[in-house]
Parts: sequence; C-alpha cells; structure tokens
Amino acid sequence: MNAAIILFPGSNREGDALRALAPHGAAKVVWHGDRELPQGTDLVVLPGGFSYGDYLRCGAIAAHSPVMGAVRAHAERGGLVLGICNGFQILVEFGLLPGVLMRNAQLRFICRMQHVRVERSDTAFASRYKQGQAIKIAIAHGEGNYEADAETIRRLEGDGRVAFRYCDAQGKLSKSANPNGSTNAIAGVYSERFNVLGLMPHPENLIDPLVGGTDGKGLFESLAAFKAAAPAAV
Ligand SMILES: NC(=O)CC[C@H](N)C(=O)O
Repeated sequence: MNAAIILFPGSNREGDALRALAPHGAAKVVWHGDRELPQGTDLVVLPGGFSYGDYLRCGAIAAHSPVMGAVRAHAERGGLVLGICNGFQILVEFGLLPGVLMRNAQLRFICRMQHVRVERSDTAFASRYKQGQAIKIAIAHGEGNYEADAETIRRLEGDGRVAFRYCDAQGKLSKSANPNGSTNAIAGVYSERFNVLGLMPHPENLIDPLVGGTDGKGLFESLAAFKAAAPAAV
C-alpha cells in the first residue's frame, strides 16, 4: 500500500502515522504546498497536530492548502483518505466530510485513553475489527465536539456512516463515556462512498504494547488487507 502523509505547518503526528504504516508498504511525506500526490498513491493520510496554530478554527487554514485539490481528486476517484484528529478537522473544513468540530463541551483540551465502539466492520478501514467491538485508543484534542444540523445527523445515521462512537470499556454509550459532548457520541464518520474516514481518536498511537495497547493496529491492517484484495491504485 502506497501512502502519502500530508505535512502542514504545525502537524505533529506525521511520524506516528509513518510508524503505523511502515509494516504495510511505502509511506511518503508530502508537503502541503505541493499540487500533486506521488504516482500510485493508494491512501492519503492527514495527520494530527496543530496546523497553523489552530488559528480561526482547527483545520480552517490548512483546508485552503494547494495540495487539497489533489486530495479531493483522489477522493473523487474513489481513493482512500484518512483524517486523524486535526486531519479530521481539515476534512470537515474542506467539505470532504460533513459537520463541524466544536470546542470540547467542557472547554478544555483532553489528552487520555478512551474507548470507542466500532460501528461497522464492512469497510476498508475497519474489516479487522468486529462490529460493536470496544477498542481502547488515545484522544488528544481541544475541538473534538462533533456537531451537524439535524438533517445531516439523520442522514449519517440512516446511511450507517458513523464509524466510531465514544463508549465505556464494555461498549456502552453514556454521557460520562462521551469525553467532548459530540452529538450521538460520534467519534468518526465516513464519506458517502465510505472511502474517506475522519476520526478524532489516534489509532496510530495504539500500535505498541509499550505505550498502552495495540487496538489501533486493526485500522492499518484493514487498509492493507483492502489494498491486497484490490491492488490497482485509484
Ligand atoms: N491531536 C490533534 O490533532 C489536535 C487537534 C487540534 N489541534 C485540537 O486541539 O483539537
């Protein structure tokens, strides 16, 4: 699998993304000012961080980067795009995913382990998980409170486009298991064609037992398995 990791001024998880992708093929870092992706890119990763210092709104300035035109073209061809945390914020600001990420309900930056429930496992990103499985993963954000208008939420829910929800260790949803006040405890959403995923938690940080667990690995393994089953780059 050939991955392109986009580097924005202020990104800080590109190294973690590289490490998570390393066992699954070649990953290149691409500068946000570039207008093209490397030939044969299968997966574009927008990593976490603080692009442009989170000025205006997280992701708002990065969404205007020259490279985003190539990211849109890749997504429109059916190519895979993964936005993690700040990357998710950039994707919603750019309009590749619906909704907005507001300040966390308690107006504090939260950095801790959190469980999320895998809502479906029949996608390119989640086939290595079981539907309904609660996975332990890290969160680190100040603006992760997912909101959208009622019609958009109804459509996302109706089309099964919620990828992950914040939950407790048993997979149960509750107000106390929702760290940031997100509507319907939404932690990640898919695009209409399920080839674009944005999520606030950091799967790339849960790939080594030394740092708290390996539940994040499944996402990268799922992508590699998807690519192995459909080898042509799109
Ligand atoms: N870890 C991240 O990507 C943080 C995202 C963003 N800077 C926020 O605080 O919400």
